[in-house]
Amino acid sequence: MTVEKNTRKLDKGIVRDFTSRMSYASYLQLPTLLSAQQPVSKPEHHDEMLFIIQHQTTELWLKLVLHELRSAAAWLRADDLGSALKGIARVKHIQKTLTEQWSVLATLTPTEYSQFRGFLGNSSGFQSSQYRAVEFVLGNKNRKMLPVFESDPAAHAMLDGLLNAPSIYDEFLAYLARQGYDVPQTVLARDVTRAHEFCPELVPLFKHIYENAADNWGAYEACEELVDLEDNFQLWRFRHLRTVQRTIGMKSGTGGSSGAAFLQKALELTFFPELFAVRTEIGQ
Ligand code: HEM
Ligand SMILES: N[C@@H](CC(=O)c1ccccc1NC=O)C(=O)O
Repeated sequence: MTVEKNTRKLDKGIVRDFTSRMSYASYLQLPTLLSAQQPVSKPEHHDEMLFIIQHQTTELWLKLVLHELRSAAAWLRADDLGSALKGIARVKHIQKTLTEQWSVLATLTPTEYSQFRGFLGNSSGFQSSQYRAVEFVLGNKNRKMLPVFESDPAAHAMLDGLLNAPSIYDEFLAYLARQGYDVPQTVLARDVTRAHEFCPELVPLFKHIYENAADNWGAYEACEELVDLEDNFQLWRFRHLRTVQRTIGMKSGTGGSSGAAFLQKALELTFFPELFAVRTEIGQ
């Protein structure tokens, strides 16, 4: 049965007067959010709105990714693996959304982009503090990234804090050690301000966990969740690279890098090298 006149009747109880009540727009601060899309091209280029919104939605989701990953690290520190895994599961869904979202930007043609690219000056995603923060929380620390943020003290302080804090992987390995697993002391006492580097002594431990998953269910599940996180992160980087290639080809970047060649290098980075190395050893 269809609604009369194809028009839905509004329930009597529907609240209409928001002069002294919190409304949708006020709760979500929509006037602030929706006034933050300010194209800089003159005359305004139609497609700059897409470019801005694609970046802003990414930054919003990155804010939540960071919120969840930081709390997952804290749950691990508190020996609550279940709560940590719950947060990571949410992050994985956000990553999938972010990777899918590249298809929207792929509708921006090279010609259209070239018509407003010059207005972007030296601004670049390279200066995304939240993206860098996610890399740091996952363990890909790099102190050399910090000077870019010196003109933004809050961002600089946030990144400096994360640089000096254990990553989610550091917290996981410390958790495993507290659970009685044989985690090398060198790993537990490592300089957390540096990128995690491959530690061969961890591989036999992960081999044991993977080959005896039923007896090590929590640790095994956590390992696989971390593998998913890294996989998803690399898929996002790959889609970014492909979008860059189809939009600006081999041009150098507005941020001053070589462009696609620079982004390609990031695909060789790894957050959890031992969790991938263990694959080679399984069954051997
Ligand atoms: C047409 C679209 C895009 C182009 C042509 C493009 C191009 C580039 C280039 C050339 C770089 C290297 C740094 C530089 O020299 O500028 C870069 C870095 C970066 N871009 Fe984009 N980008 C695009 C869209 C996006 C979007 C939508 C995001 C989402 C926030 C983003 C985030 C980043 C990040 C985080 C980096 C740093 C990556 C790293 O350090 O490995 N980009 N981009
Ligand atoms: N780096 C890009 C410009 C760019 O994409 C961009 C510019 C301002 C803010 C965010 C950006 N996104 C990713 O780098 C380019 O070289 O065309």
